[in-house]
Amino acid sequence: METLTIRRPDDWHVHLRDGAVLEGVLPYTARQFARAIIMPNLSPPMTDCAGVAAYRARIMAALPAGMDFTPLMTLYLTDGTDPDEVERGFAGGVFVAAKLYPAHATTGSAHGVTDVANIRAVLERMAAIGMPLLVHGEVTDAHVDIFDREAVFIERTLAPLVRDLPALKVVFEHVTTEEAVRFVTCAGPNVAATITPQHLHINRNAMLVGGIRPHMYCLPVAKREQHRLALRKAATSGSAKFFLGTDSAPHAVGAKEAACGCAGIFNAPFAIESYADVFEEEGALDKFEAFASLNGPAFYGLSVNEATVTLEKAPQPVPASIDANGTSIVPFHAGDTLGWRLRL
Ligand SMILES: NC(=O)N[C@@H](CC(=O)O)C(=O)O
Ligand SMILES: [Zn+2]
Ligand SMILES: [Zn+2]
Repeated sequence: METLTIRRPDDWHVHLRDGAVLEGVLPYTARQFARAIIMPNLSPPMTDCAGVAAYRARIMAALPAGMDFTPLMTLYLTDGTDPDEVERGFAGGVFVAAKLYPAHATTGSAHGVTDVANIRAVLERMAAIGMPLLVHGEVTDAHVDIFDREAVFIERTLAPLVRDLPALKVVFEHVTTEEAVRFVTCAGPNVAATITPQHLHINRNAMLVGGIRPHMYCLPVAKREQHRLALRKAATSGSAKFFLGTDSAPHAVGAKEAACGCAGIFNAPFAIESYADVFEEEGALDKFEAFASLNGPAFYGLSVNEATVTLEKAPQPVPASIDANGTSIVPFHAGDTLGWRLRL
């Protein structure tokens, strides 16, 4: 059987939620990934050291015995974030990065930043201490078409920010456009990006042709085919600027299949297998380890994992739905069969 062995991967962007759902979804992430960057958009959001430390403890308590997994925590930035709190948490190892959600851009962003000018002192402090800023890169201006919100964010917010604070490390999260790929590629070494499985697999047709498909809806929304192709090229290029971040974002089936359905795709159950299919299709399995296991730690200044995982070229069916500790969630690729399977 054809196999592929790589250093154990990490997920540089995941939503684990809290409470019963946390217990239900965490094993899927921990099965594959040694570490993950945990998003702080809970309700209420994780805006201080005490809250983040308590959330980390809940994650560790929910981890099944015998699983080897390290959560890397993040702080949720608001207009009122105190630079001293940011530095204290980073220096004390409470969190490794801070997350910028433009207010009302996505799920759980109501308390986000209304104007980056309001967090200027925080960003300057982060640049000074070498702490990465993680960005949900979409404008929220009602006049901007939803398919253009990422490209406009680059022009209006991200390019000026990177120009003004070149020392700031920035991860442009879940990039979805060729404009974002170009921006990250042309920027200096302090700018990198994560790419999700869904944005490598689907374009906007998957969401809108033949009926509206809420389980294909996430933010930033999937774009035209030309953008998907640019993302596949970037992910499989071998460039150290692009790395794995699933953006796995579980929502109960009823919250997705609704008149106003939530944004977010739950891809954690078979994320590494989903990415492996893309790299094989692109004839780039030799670049898979860099994307999944090397580029992320290099950017964050962390060591690579010593353990390895092996993928087998064998059918991996994906169930139609998953019971996450009492909450039914429809996973990405529901009902399909992937071509690689993680050997356990
Ligand atoms: N990606 C999504 O569509 N949703 C995420 C939030 C986010 O990452 O923007 C969520 O928390 O549900
Ligand atoms: Zn986001
Ligand atoms: Zn996310």
